[in-house]
Order: sequence, then C-alpha cells, then structure tokens
Amino acid sequence: MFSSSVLSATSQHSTDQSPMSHQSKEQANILVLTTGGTIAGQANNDKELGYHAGQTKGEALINSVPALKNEAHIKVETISQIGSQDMSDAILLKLAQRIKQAENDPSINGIVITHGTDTMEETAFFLNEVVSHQKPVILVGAMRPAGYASADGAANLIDAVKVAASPLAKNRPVMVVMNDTIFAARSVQKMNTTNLEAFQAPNAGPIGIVNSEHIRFYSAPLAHNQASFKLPVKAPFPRVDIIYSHVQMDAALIEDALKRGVKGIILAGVGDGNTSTDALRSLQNAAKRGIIIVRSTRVASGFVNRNVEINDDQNNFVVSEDLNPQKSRILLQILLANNIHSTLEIQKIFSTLY
Ligand SMILES: NC(=O)CC[C@H](N)C(=O)O
Repeated sequence: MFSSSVLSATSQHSTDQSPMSHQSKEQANILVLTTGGTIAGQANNDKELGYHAGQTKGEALINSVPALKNEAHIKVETISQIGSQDMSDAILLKLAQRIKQAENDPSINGIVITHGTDTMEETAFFLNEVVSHQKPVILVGAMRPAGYASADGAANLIDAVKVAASPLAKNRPVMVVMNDTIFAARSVQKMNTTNLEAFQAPNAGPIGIVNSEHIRFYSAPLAHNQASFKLPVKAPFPRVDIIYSHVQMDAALIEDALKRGVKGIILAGVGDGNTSTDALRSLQNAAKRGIIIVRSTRVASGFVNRNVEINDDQNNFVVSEDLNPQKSRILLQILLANNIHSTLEIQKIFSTLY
C-alpha cells in the first residue's frame, strides 16, 4: 500500500510522521471558513423534520469543539449559512476570493472550510482549479448533526484542522477530510446518501489517512503549486446544464436547455458516455451551433473514452475521461469564464488536468 513516494515524504518530514505531541509543538494558525451543512446543523424543535442544515455561525461551531485548541490557533469567519444544495456561483466566488487573500497572508498557515456534504465535491474541485496549493486547503463536513448519537462533525473537524496544520499537507491538491480519510478534490465523490463512510474516490482511492496519532499521505506533494485558472471575475458563471440519460430518452430536455441559452451541456450518459439516437442527434446539432458538449457518465467509476461508439472527432464533442458530470460542469464553467472555447483545447485540459 505504501509507495516509494510515501517513503520520500516520510524522510522529508520525519517529525510529523511520528505520534503527535500537542504540548511540544508550536501551533499553526488555521483560518476556518464556515459555509453551512450538517456540520452546522441544528435539531428541529417542531419535530417534522430531523434537522435543519447550516444554522450555526462559525464562532459558535468552533466554540462547540473545545478540543480544537489542542490542534491549532483558530481564526473563524462565516461565509454563508446554507445547506450545500443551495451553493451558488456567488458564494463560490466569495469563498475563493477569501482563500486567495489568505494565501498572501503570512499569519495564516492553512485553511479549513466547513461545508455541507451534498455538493462538497463540487466546491472542492472548483477551489482546486482556481487557488494555489502552497497552503493546505481542506473541506470537511458531517453526515450526522450534533446531538445525534453517531454525530461525526466534531471528530471530522478536529481531523481537518490537524491536516491543515501539518507541513505534510503543503503543496497538495485541495482536499476533503471525512471519516479519518484524506481525499483529493479531483477524485473524491459522495458515494452513499447517509453512511458515515459516505466519501470515496472510486477511480483513484484516498490520498491519505488521519487519526489521533498519525497523518499519512500515500503520494508525493504536487510538482506545481500554482492555480490552474484565473478565478471567474463575476457570478453567475456561464450557464452549463447537466442532462441525465435514460431508457426511452428523447431530445426534449436538451432542446429546453438550448432555449434557455446554455453555453455548454454535460451529458450524464449511460455506460461509456452514451445516449439515445434522438438525444445524440440533438447534441450534434447543438455542437454545430457552438455549444460545448461534454460526454460524461452516470456510472460512478471508470473513464469515458473518445471515439468508441460515438465519433467525437466528427461531432466536435469533448469526453470527460474520469470527471463525473457535476465536476465536468464546474470545469467547463471555469474554462468558458476564462474565454477558452476551442474543443481541442478543452479536451486537452479534461485529459491532463490534475
Ligand atoms: N450531510 C450533509 O451535510 C447534508 C446536509 C445538506 N443537504 C448539505 O449538503 O448541506
């Protein structure tokens, strides 16, 4: 399981691989940005629903986990108080702008973002492409709210701060820390609706583990630590819709999307990014009109490959490779906001971007 790159990471940072001693270490300064989610959830008094996500403000959330003091000096700011199903381009922009400020602030060593788990992978991936990677940027959430017997928020938050405070986490992709496991933004995916082990990286696996004694990365740090793309200057970002493929699919949803003025369509195709004859014809016509068509898949793992059952070269389509539909959408929005419209160039980015 441990590759040679782990050994090199170990030798570079040998003190950090040993059991942690909170007392003897000088503490890092960690900026915690709260956005909402179950980790900020509150039990519902009217009892009609289990709980409301996103209620607790940053200061109260941090104060509710006194053990964080053992890990780092915390500075907390509330970015939003939402369930992550309501994450918006405007909030993504605000969050990224604050992180970019923190990158240039020598008094901050790492950044932790508390977030709802439903769209955490999209925010993580967005940030991964627009912020730099010198300082650790970690997203964390909870599957169960405070007050439930199996509440996981406090433990996850302690783990996330611990990783953000570690020199081992520098020059890494934006990460998600959940359930003792460290994932990279590009490959992490919510794979279970309610289980505590909800996050996995079906194609790539986790990049590390964290527990009360250790942080262990299974891969070397990134060779390049600059942001891949400029942050879009304004929200909303260019409109890109996801269309889900299924049996007896016609072109109606695609035609509707075109009427709404989409700049791109992500196909959550069947199998290797496939779809019905009717839907395909409509996508071909859209591509001829300059709409960017990216073939992704509704299948949770595997690659979408070019020119297998569908002639992508002839149709001027892009394939998402291992990016799922929701992350393909974020990437295409970033590219369109950066005035990248050539399908050749877009394909190259989908194929090579970390
Ligand atoms: N476990 C969760 O965080 C889900 C709560 C909510 N739907 C959200 O994503 O914010």
